[in-house]
Amino acid sequence: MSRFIAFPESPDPRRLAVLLVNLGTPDAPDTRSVRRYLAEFLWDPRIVEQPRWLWWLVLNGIILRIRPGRSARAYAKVWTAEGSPLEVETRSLAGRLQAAFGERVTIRHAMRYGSPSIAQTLEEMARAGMQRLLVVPVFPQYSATTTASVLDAVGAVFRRWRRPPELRFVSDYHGESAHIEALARSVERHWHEHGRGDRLLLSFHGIPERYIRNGDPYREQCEATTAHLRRRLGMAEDELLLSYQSRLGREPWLQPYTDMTLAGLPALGVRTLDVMCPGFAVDCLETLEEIAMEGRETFLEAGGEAFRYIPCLNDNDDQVAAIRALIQRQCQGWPEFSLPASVEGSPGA
Ligand SMILES: C=CC1=C(C)c2cc3[nH]c(cc4nc(cc5[nH]c(cc1n2)c(C)c5CCC(=O)O)C(CCC(=O)O)=C4C)c(C)c3C=C
Ligand SMILES: [Fe+2]
Ligand SMILES: [Fe+2]
Repeated sequence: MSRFIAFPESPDPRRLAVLLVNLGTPDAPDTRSVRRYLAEFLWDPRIVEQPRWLWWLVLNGIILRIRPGRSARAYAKVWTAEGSPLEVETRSLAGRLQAAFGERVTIRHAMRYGSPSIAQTLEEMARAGMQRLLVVPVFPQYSATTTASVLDAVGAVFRRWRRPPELRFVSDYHGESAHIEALARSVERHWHEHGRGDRLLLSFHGIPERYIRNGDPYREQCEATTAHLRRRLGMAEDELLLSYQSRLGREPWLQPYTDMTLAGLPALGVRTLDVMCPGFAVDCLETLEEIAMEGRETFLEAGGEAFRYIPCLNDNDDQVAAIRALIQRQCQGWPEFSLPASVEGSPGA
């Protein structure tokens, strides 16, 4: 027995592989499954930077006793016949990209926490003959809490392999022109259908403010995405607003907070509000429940008249085109990509 895993030659090797990675989601919207998911997620030192002993006590003594039941009830509100929206949409996005690239590339998806796991998916790809791998965390803005955590997980898998693939890794795509274009077109379609609200609010997932002070570029990148979109849509400074959602715990997180912003806007004369969550590639608990349900209630109870949620890009054509362009650019120079690229459209197009 060797301590390192080696995979047998595949008869029909699929050499070039792309792995889309999203955050992960429970297997079912019940307390047990949510507790298992949260235990893995919240024990990641990239997510919660506290002394381990202290966090172990808080996590096991308080959080994992209270939160799983509460979160399970929230998950139940958005769960679909096919499963968790995050998993359903991520899988569909990977499937559409596979169709766009055809045989020369294998496109799979995995979750940082829960299933399908990064370890199991990479092993399946290795058995299919993978020699080169591009990892695409589907977090448009880099954060150590998400992107670097995916890198940790991929590294942990390859530590056990005798011959890991040649590896490339996407850090972020917060300012990619095709990505901004996809977001802008989604807003324009929404305006075309529903008319234009008094304001457009962009709500990004928050992180503790302390992480930014310690060097995380996440806030800069959220602000940059916002500025790109504002320019592309020709909006004034005060027409397009930015806020941060999903705060957990007592320490200050990035501000302004989405819930307080929603509660305060009606008093400033904002009657109709369009809301989009560009930090999430696909819809999930945080967008469908926290924003489209809870956020709507907050805004309407504060005196707002219409709250219009704009869905995430999910598996729409513009998102497929944007991620496809990203993959094409990242794979430049790899043999499978020096073949006639014109068949698939020019690289970066
Ligand atoms: C405790 C700290 C958390 C940090 C830091 C954090 C960063 C972060 N998260 C996302 C994206 C998602 N988060 C989602 C759910 C979620 N996030 C936290 C906590 C932190 N996130 C918790 C506890 C949960 C679970 C739900 C709950 O109990 O409230 C999701 C949705 C998952 C789903 O199943 O639908 C996403 C996506 C980003 C992008 C980010 C940092 C930039
Ligand atoms: Fe989160
Ligand atoms: Fe939340």
